[in-house]
Amino acid sequence: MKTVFSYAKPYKLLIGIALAFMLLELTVELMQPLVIAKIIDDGIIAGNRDQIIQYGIILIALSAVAFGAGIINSYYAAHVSQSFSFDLRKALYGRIQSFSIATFNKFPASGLITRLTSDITMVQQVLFMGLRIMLRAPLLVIGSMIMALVVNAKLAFYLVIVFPFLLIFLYVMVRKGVTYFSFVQRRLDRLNRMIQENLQAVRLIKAYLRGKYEASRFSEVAVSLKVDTVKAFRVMEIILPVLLFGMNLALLGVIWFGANEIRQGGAQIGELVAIVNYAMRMTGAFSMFSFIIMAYARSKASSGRIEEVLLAEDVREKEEIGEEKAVRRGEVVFENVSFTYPGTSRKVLKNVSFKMKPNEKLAIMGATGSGKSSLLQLIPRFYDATEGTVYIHGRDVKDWSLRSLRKTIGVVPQQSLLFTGTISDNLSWGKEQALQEELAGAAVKAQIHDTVVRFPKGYSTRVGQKGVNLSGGQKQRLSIARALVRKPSILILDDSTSALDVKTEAALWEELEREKATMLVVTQKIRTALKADRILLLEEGEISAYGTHEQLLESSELYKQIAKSQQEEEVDEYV
Ligand SMILES: Nc1ncnc2c1ncn2[C@@H]1O[C@H](COP(=O)(O)OP(=O)(O)OP(=O)(O)O)[C@@H](O)[C@H]1O
Repeated sequence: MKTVFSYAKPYKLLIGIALAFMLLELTVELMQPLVIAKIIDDGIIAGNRDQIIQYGIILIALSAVAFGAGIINSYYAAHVSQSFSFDLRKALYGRIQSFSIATFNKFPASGLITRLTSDITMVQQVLFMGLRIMLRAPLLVIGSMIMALVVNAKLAFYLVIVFPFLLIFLYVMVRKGVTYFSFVQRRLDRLNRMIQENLQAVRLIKAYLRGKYEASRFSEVAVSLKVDTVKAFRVMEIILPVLLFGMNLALLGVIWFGANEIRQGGAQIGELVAIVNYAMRMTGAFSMFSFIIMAYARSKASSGRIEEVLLAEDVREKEEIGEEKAVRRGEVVFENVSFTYPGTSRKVLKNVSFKMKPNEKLAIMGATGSGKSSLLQLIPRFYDATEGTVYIHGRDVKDWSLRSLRKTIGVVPQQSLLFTGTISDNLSWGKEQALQEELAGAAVKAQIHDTVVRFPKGYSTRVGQKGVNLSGGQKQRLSIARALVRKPSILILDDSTSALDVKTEAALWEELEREKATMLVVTQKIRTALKADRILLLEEGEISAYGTHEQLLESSELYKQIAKSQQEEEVDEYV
């Protein structure tokens, strides 16, 4: 909880003010029974009307002060807790954004969403309660007990003996609560994950008529959330009756013993009334305990989950290197690179070595699962090579700061991802200050400009969530244009032209060939590979052939087979 609540540090002064007013409210509240006792003993029983009026005015004044202090305390508690949760959410979001892909993959997206929403709300509530009642309730219990002892130690004895039992009981309940509520948050994660997955796959679910099946899976998860939540609340529900029972027993002892004392002259009626009043206040404070424990237990579970993300170990990024040093030379060199995904034991790349000069175009081919995407991921350092070295712009990739490195690289992933917003917003996403001409220029090269201008709203056409209102080929070409807007010196295309027709693809390659960028292009098509300077053929993570089309036809039986099979499908002659 320490790391999470360190985000409240900037609000130390405001927290101080809130606590000061809470203490004022508490002090005033503790004085009230004393004044009531005075009204009874010195006013009513002594028959002194002036004393009744005088203490009555003091009582009203004290109530007014308690009221004012309570409002000011609430104001600051709300202000601090909202600002704290805003800062924490921002920090957590920033941390997630800064994660390497390896670290990002450790947390399911749904778990991160739960942390950013409900977990932060939980700790925000506990901070608010902390400033409002969390300290006030125990202080009220302790203060009431001290005051009761001051008023009449004999009468207060029964309150004192019940106290340690209640404390032990509370301690046990807190521990149980923390465990149960961490289960609840985990169940919530699972539910969120399921909702997210289902909503994304809604077309597939309809096409496969799996609606009922998915609904029953959903209700299974929802039921387990309900069961665990009920369990956690059951623990919490026991707290209040047990506390009230203990306090009522103590109160009974005070009244029984107090009546005897008054008869024997050992206590005054006002004193008994004051102690009963303190006991009632203690009971009231104890009744707040069940809420406090519940909030504490939930927030402990939640803050643990938030800290898991905040303190997660990640790829150590180099200190920022000056932009002037980030020379965009464009060489890409792999030297004996092997790679194993974190948490697995199988090498998906084995001893891969090749060199690319600036502006060279490399086609990467290979069967599905042969390691093509994995190889590309090492260039912008989504992952680090397990063995060997990747050199970019003539320097070990680990010696670049991630920012300097990624600024020079354009990535077009296998699955085109667009964001909700206009086409212009999407194109300028990687370069915010890009001019409209730059966007249109990139769109022309990516063969999407003509399509965009035919839309009634042109570049202002809104793209739906994940680009639902665009075809697969349109999305691919927009993704390529988005990468081109950044004018990268290294361009990575991971099978990003698969949805294009032959004519459009040929026109696109003509443009890309002229582009001043080193290009690594994953493709399954010989037609595309022919446009590259060299071809790299991967087989189960190893380079099985490397060279020009002609060299590969000579040296690689596998390449020859691929070329032959594609030639049979098409009219071109590759072999
Ligand atoms: N995040 C991951 N964690 C563990 N293993 C992975 C991960 N991603 C891919 N792999 C494994 O690495 C191997 C290579 O996958 P990769 O995606 O690089 O292949 P590919 O050649 O690009 O395939 P495709 O043509 O189907 O995209 C596969 O066996 C795959 O199961």
